[in-house]
Amino acid sequence: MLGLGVRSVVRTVCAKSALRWYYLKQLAVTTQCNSLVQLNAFREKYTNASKYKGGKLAGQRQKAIESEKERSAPDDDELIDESDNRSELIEDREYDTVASTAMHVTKQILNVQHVVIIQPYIKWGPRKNPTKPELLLQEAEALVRSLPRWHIELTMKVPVETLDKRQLFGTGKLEELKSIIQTRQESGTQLTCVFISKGTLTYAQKQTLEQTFRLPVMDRYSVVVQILRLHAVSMEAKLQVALAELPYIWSQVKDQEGPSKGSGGRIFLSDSQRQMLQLRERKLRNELTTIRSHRELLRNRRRQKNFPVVAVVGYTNAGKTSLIKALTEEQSLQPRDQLFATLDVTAHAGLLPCKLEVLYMDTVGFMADIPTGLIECFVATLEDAMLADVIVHVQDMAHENCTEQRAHVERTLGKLMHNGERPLDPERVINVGNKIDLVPDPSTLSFECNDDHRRLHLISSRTLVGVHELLLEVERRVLKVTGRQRIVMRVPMGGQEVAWLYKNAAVTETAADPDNAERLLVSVVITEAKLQQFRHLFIRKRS
Ligand SMILES: Nc1nc2c(ncn2[C@@H]2O[C@H](COP(=O)(O)OP(=O)(O)OP(=O)(O)O)[C@@H](O)[C@H]2O)c(=O)[nH]1
Ligand SMILES: [Mg+2]
Repeated sequence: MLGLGVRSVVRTVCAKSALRWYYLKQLAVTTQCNSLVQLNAFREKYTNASKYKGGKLAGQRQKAIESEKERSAPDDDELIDESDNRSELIEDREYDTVASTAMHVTKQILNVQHVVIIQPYIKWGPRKNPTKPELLLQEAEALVRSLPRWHIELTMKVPVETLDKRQLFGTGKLEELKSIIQTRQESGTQLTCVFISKGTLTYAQKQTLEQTFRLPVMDRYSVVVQILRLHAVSMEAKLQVALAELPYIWSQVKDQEGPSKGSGGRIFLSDSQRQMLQLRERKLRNELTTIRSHRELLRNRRRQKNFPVVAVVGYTNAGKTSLIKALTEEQSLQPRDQLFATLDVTAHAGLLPCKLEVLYMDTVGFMADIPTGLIECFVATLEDAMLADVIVHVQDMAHENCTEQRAHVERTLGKLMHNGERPLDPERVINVGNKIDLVPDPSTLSFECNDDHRRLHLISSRTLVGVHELLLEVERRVLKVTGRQRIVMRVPMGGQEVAWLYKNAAVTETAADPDNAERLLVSVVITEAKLQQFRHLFIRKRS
């Protein structure tokens, strides 16, 4: 009868004869190659940036990847086709004219801009922002720095009673700001636009400010749209950005036509332009629905294949992409010191210490004070993340506003989960404190916390401090949440059982059984369901 040995740790087997030693060595090499080949084939398939190169086994890997590709040819329909219709939607001149009037967003994102940043903040009262004005200004500066040829020439923090006043600032303050800007210009500083760091400005506010400063005025919405346009790589991201622009344009039109009509502004939308916008919105939604059904297909296929999924989420620039790079050693990943550098949810293959393959999902960063209309379109891309088995929440410990950032992400995640099909179980979340290499005394960070789920895992994705320990924690959670276990099975050498295990579980090690030359010890990570299936197929059959 077939023996089923269940042990929690992988046993080391000492070979007695030289022949057996050779045999074991061969097995070890095969297992290692299998893991590499599996990982690379897996990477190739689910990793968008999959230009994995080099290494001693590069030739072998390539061959394995090619044969894997041939084997899995039917999966090619996973590719989202970039049809002409979609390109036409992105390259639409008539739309560009309307967008540049409403948002001062142009196709020439890469043009040089000399920017004045004004950060309004409510000084007291219930609507006071809990974040300090200095930090709000820093975030506004980081947004501008995310655009390559935009230069910050002047920054100002301005206290206001409310953000809803028709001209935003009091008359005296407005004159003061105008005079500061004029003085700068007279002293030879070139200024090309003013960025008011407020979610959205009403049409009336924008008109008044533009007339006063005699410069184009932008708000957070329009600056973020510029960044999103620049960083959108995939067709899905481009269509999402295009859709995200429309609510803003409509809100400007509504403001202008409402009871508090903009001061002397011309009507900037003709009837045909309105129809064009409505049609555009319909087309964008249709295209995105098609793309999302592809995404759904892909997700189901992943589920069928039973890969555990780990979503990496967090505030923008916290180091999500860097952490995935550290965990997977995938060299093609390019972290950038820019806000919203990642706009697509991408999957990256990695191996846990027990050699179980997992998919890490890189996601779009969160940011406070971004109008809901703008993030709404991106929320759909977070769906994948929300359905992950484990969620890693990365926090930038070197950022002064770390606590607020964490609270913002937790609030948003909570809302997303509430709407979603899978509630946020604390067991699924791992809190990671990143960038500790930038913190002078990291020991002050590890807050006392008895609750294991709230524990902060301190790491540096740059120096790799703490990354291995984090990997072990990811493994622990993945095994627990997905109901997998690590066991060693004793199976007949060369039998069907071995092939079955390779297909249906993650084989992490194989070794000859020192007590029985006809048996093989196979270490696997396996789900309860598959274990039952194994028992049913092989054990019952024989007994
Ligand atoms: N010193 C230090 N810098 C880090 C660390 N992790 C990330 N960075 C830097 O922080 C910046 C942002 O890193 P990313 O990994 O792109 O951050 P992200 O969260 O993916 O950002 P978005 O995709 O824009 O939301 C880059 O310049 C990284 O090199 C770290 O542990 N230490
Ligand atoms: Mg990123």
